[in-house]
Amino acid sequence: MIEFDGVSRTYPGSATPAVEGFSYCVESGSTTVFVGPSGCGKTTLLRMVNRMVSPDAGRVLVRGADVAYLDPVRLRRSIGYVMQHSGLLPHRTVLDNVATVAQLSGMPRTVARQRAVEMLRLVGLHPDLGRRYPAELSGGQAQRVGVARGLVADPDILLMDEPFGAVDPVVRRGLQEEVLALQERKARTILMVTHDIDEAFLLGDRIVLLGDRARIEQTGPPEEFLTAPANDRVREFTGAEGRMLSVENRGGRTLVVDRNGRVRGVLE
Ligand SMILES: Nc1ncnc2c1ncn2[C@@H]1O[C@H](COP(=O)(O)OP(=O)(O)OP(=O)(O)O)[C@@H](O)[C@H]1O
Repeated sequence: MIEFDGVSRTYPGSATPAVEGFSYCVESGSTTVFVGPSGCGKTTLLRMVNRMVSPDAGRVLVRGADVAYLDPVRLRRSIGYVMQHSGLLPHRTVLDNVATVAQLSGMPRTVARQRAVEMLRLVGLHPDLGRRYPAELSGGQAQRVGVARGLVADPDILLMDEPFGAVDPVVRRGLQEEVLALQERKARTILMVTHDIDEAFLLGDRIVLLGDRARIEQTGPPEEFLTAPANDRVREFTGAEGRMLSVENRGGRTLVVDRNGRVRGVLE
């Protein structure tokens, strides 16, 4: 579905590459999370998928085609993109922000507006909010609109760049649950980047833990990062040692348990 094949990227004026020789295949229908410290190249990788950044070497294949040979505008319209701080257009109403994306993908105006209302409902917003401007929304509401906009054209691929980075922990948790519910309704290929390992554990069924220059430290399902960390850097980043987290099976469910035996999460 999405394949990174030996991609590298050095930004102009920079002595060191942001991404160096990165290869990874994102499975169709998975929620794959690229997680790693600030500056390790996560956003650069994500933006290579929709050609907002071009690799200096290597290639990215989307649906089997090298994106370097695809029309960038058509490519971007075929992929949902949810960015940090929602990226809403300030002078357009919420409904317009969502409906425009649907219209650009070829839906007639009235159908696009109906669909936008449906999407606002789907992400837990009252359709009346559609008349407001982005500045009149809370941070959490704006992020929800960002998710609605990413999904309105019904893309089979959704890219999410730190989508909940700007909201407080309680709202963040609500939004995370929303994404899990959306993915249960219809499995898309979601590629998300975050620096928050807890978010990666909660949402990802595949995790790619990155170090400097997008070097892969470990890949696999979340539980493997706790049961079989590849090295000390993984241990340190997941905080598994400090929190003494371990995985236990209780009542048929795989639970993450802390040193006091308290359940900190469910892996499924
Ligand atoms: N447009 C740019 N021009 C020059 N350098 C850039 C540009 N974009 C990113 N970089 C540099 O490339 C490296 C990787 O950046 P990138 O944004 O991909 O990392 P990230 O892991 O997403 O970081 P964060 O979690 O802080 O968003 C960083 O050192 C960053 O400063």
